[in-house]
Amino acid sequence: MSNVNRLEKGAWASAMRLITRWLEQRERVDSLLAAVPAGLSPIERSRCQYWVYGVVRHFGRIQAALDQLIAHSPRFSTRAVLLLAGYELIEAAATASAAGADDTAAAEAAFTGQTAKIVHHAVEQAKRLASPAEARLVNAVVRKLAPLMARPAPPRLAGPELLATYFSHPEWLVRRWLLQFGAEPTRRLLEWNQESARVFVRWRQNFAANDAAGRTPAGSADSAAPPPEFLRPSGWAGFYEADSGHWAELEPLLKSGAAYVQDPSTRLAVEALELRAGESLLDLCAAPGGKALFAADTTAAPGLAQLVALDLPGARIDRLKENLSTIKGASQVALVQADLLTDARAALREHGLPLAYDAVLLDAPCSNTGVMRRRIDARWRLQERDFRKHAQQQLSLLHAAARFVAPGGRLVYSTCSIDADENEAVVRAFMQSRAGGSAFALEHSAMSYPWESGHDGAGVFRLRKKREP
Ligand SMILES: C[S@@+](CC[C@H](N)C(=O)[O-])C[C@H]1O[C@@H](n2cnc3c(N)ncnc32)[C@H](O)[C@@H]1O
Repeated sequence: MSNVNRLEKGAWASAMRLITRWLEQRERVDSLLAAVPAGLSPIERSRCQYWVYGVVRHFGRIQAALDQLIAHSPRFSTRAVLLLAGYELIEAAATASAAGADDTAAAEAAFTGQTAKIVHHAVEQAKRLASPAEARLVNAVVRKLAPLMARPAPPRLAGPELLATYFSHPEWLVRRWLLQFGAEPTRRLLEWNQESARVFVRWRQNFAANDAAGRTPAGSADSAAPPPEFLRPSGWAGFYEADSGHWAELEPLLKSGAAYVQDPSTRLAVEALELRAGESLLDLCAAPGGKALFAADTTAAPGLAQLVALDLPGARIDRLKENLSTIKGASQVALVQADLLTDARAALREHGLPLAYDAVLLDAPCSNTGVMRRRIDARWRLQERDFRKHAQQQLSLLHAAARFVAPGGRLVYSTCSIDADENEAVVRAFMQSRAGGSAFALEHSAMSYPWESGHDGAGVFRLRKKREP
C-alpha cells in the first residue's frame, strides 16, 4: 500500500466515525472536529475535515438519493460509509465533467473508472468497520448511487423542492430566500454555500510593528514585515487569502497574534464605528474578539483610549481573553463577563468602568444565514421559527446596548445574517420605539450579500445618539 493510500485510509476511517457521531447526536461540526484523533498527521487531519465538511454540506442531496435506494435506513455507521461514498461520487462527477468539458465520452469513462474505485474502497471499509452483510449492502447501493450523484444541476428556474434537494438546504429556507431575494440571487446563494469556504486572515501589521505605546520602533525588524507568500492579497485591504497546505506555517502566526483568521465582511461593522484616536469603545457581544481586535488594530495612532469587551460568562470568554491579550498600543483593555440583558450596568460599575462610550458595537447572535458556506451545519440546525426568536432577542439587546452610548456617540448594530427580519426589521422596530426614535438617528446601513460581495454576508447599521433628545 502506498504512503498516500495509508494516510487517506486513516483519514477516511476517522471521517466515517465522526459522521456516525454527527448522525447519532447532531453535534456541532466545529466541536465534532475537535474530536479528530490526536494520532492523525496534519495531512490526514485536513483530509478528514474535508470529508466531514463535504458530507455535511451535501447531506440533503445524498440522503435523498439514499432514501430512493434503501427501504430501511441501515445503522448509523453504515449510513456514514454510504454518505462518504456519495460525497466522493459528487466530487468525482464534478472533476470528470470539468476535465471532459469538450469530450463527453472521456468524462463518462473517467467517472466510471472513479466509481469503481469508490465502490471498492467503500466495500473494503464496510467489511473492516461494519459486517460482511453491510458490505454487500454498500456494494449494491453505491453502484446505484453513482448515476444519481452525477446528475446535472436543475435548470435555473427550478422550483424550491428541486433546488433544496440538489443544493442540500431545507426547503422552507429556499422558499424564504426565493421570497426575499428572487430566483437568480437565491440560485447564486445556494451555489455559493455549496463551495468550500476560502480561508482569509487579517495581517495585523500594527501588532507586529508597534511597541506597547502604539509607536512603530525605528528600524524595527517587524515594522515593514510583509505577510509570508502563502498569504495572497485578497483585494480587501489588510485581508489575505491563505493557500491550502500551509497550516504548519500559519499556526504560529495565529498563536503569536500576527495574523487572525477573519472574513473581509467583518470590516463593514468596524468601519461603521468610525473610530478616532483617543475614543472609547464598548464591544457588547465581543467573544471571541475578532471585531474588537480589528477595531483596536486599525484605529489611528495612538489608538483607542479605552476598549471594554463584554460577553456572557462561559467557554467563549477564554478565547476572548487570549485574543485581547495580543492587543498592543495605547488602549486600556478591560474584559467584562456579564449578561447584557440583566447585569451589564452593575458589572461595568463593579469594574470601575464608564457607563457611556463614544462608540458601542452590538454584534448580535443571529441565524448565521450570511455565513452558511463556512458554518456548514447551521442550515440543518436552523428552524423557521428561530428567525422570530432571534429578532426578539436582537431588539432587546439593541435597547440594552443603546443605554451605554454617550450623547453624540455611535451605536453600531451588526449581524452575520442576510435575513431582513434580523436586520432592517430589528432596526426599524428600534427606531419606532420611544427610546430608539427619540434618542437616535439612523445614519448609515450596509448589507453584504455573498453572491454580490464575494465574501460572507452581513448587515450593519450605524445609529447616532442625539446630543439632546
Ligand atoms: C456573533 S457573536 C460575536 C462575535 C464577535 N463580535 C467577534 O467579532 O468575534 C455573538 C456573541 O453574543 C454573545 N451574547 C449573546 N447574548 C448575550 C447577552 N445577553 N449578553 C452578552 N453577550 C451575549 C454570545 O455569547 C456571542 O459571543
